[in-house]
Amino acid sequence: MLKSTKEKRAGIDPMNIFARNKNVSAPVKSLLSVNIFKKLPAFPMQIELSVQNEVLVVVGPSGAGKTTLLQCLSGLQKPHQGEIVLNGRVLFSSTARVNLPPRHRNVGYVFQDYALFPHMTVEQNAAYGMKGNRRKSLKLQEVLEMLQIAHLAHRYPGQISGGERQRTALARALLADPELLLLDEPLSALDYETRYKIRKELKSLQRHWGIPFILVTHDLEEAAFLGDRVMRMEKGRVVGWGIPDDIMYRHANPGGRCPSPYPQ
Ligand SMILES: Nc1ncnc2c1ncn2[C@@H]1O[C@H](COP(=O)(O)OP(=O)(O)OP(=O)(O)O)[C@@H](O)[C@H]1O
Repeated sequence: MLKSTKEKRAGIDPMNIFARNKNVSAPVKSLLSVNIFKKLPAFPMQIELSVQNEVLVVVGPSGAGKTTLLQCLSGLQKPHQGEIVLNGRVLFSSTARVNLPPRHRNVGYVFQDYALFPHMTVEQNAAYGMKGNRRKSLKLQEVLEMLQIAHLAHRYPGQISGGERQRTALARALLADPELLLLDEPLSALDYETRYKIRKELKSLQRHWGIPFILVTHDLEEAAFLGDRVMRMEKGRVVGWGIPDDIMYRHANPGGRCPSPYPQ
């Protein structure tokens, strides 16, 4: 059924330049809702946010709390107060005294250094954490092929490139059938060409998998490319949505001269 213009407008965050520029339909039910408070040594972190079936990119200066946010969502750190709900399941609630351990959250986490087991092959690393089911080997094969690492199945992490290690880490995260995937600067260790290639793959992967991705990056062009929405954090708070117009200009005009350089 067609949505009215009013309904369509209701689905657009006016601060979100990406949504503003797209034909966005009315909002679907929020998959992840977060409202947490955590005291950090330098400042208190307070985040309220909801994420749908989309790529949410988190940007912000070093020490802003981006990794802490991901770790609170994955269960590696505990907020002092608040609530985290994923697809109706309470992962954390200070009032209900719920704090599910990481293995019960069904949240995938791809770390900056990929954290692969060096003594396991690509295939063993990817299958680690897969839930036992009859289609296990079929699915493993399918994902390795989708990420173009099937031919490396029997190699060890020390025998493959950075981009291939990155894909192995992604395969491992996806094969655990997560309901939410967290990616902490997943492309930062890669060369420009591989980064460019994998960021395209990441975007289509999210569409194919149909779960929310939350990705932290320092690269604003990467944020512009990957993000359905871009959230900016500073000192533990959300200070804005979207990214500066000149970055958007560069994104839309690769190689073009930017009228006003972004002061960073
Ligand atoms: N293990 C720790 N012990 C004490 N303070 C910490 C610890 N880890 C992080 N912090 C502090 O918490 C705050 C948020 O750190 P966090 O790593 O989440 O920032 P970030 O935005 O991910 O930074 P970066 O972009 O540099 O990775 C910072 O002030 C940091 O100094």
